[in-house]
Amino acid sequence: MVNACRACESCEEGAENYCARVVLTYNSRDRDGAVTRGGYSDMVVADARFVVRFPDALPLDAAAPLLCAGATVYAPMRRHALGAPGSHVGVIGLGGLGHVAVKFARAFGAGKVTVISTSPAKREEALERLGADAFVLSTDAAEMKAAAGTMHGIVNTASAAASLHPYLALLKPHGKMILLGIPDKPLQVSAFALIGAEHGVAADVEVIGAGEVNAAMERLAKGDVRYRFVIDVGNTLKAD
Ligand SMILES: NC(=O)C1=CN([C@@H]2O[C@H](COP(=O)(O)OP(=O)(O)OC[C@H]3O[C@@H](n4cnc5c(N)ncnc54)[C@H](OP(=O)(O)O)[C@@H]3O)[C@@H](O)[C@H]2O)C=CC1
Ligand SMILES: O=C/C=C/c1ccc(O)c(O)c1
Repeated sequence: MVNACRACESCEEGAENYCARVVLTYNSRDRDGAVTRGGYSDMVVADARFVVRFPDALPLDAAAPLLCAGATVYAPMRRHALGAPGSHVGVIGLGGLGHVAVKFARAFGAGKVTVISTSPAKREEALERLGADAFVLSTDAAEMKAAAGTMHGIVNTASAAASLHPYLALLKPHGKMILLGIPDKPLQVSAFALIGAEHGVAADVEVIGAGEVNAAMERLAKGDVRYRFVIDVGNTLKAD
């Protein structure tokens, strides 16, 4: 972004990207009415607040994608502590966003970084070049099963609307999945896939036999149950 109003609530809390008058670097209308052309311009006018100096050690070409792909993965990883020291973080999709997510997770001190990919050919790239600790081929049921329930967090950069359920199964209880991909089709997720039983929370129930159902229904109508009737069908059948 190159400008914002600098007066609204979002601007005051340093979230100028949410400013209603934000001027984006690319394809936005600037204050003078001109259309911004981002990296296609040979010169850009920007408010000093939105200009950062790159350290000399960082090559400009390799740093350029950090301003989109880099910021996109860095901000939520930091906000939700993905890749915190010692933690196990998964990265779905080894592309523009995913490969930087692996690098950030490494830099944050994650205990284990696992790339989850649809492409078998990326195994060596992930492990040898990017320094991931593990590679899971998402189409391989055995590999997915072995990794189930092991990850504190997952950065999901998949660009297509693949089902989330096999990936959700990789999370530990209370694990977090950050969705960054923008697939062209809607994502669907079953609420059941999000339910865990970690704390052993169970309901208070009154167990009844099948023969007591009618009486239970009458009590239900009066709100007279603490808090659920459970019909013990198995034992009722045995007794019969
Ligand atoms: N939220 C934001 O602000 C931003 C979002 N994006 C979005 O993030 C997504 C990723 O961007 P980018 O990394 O540049 O794209 P890339 O094409 O470089 O990488 C996307 C990766 O997604 C994986 N993938 C593709 N199809 C599927 C599938 N059917 N199931 C599972 N994984 C799949 C592939 O990885 P593999 O081969 O390893 O499976 C692929 O390399 C895009 O949707 C993009 O529009 C991008 C920038 C900013
Ligand atoms: O708000 C900014 C979004 C940027 C963005 C979205 C999708 C995509 O593929 C990008 O490369 C950038």
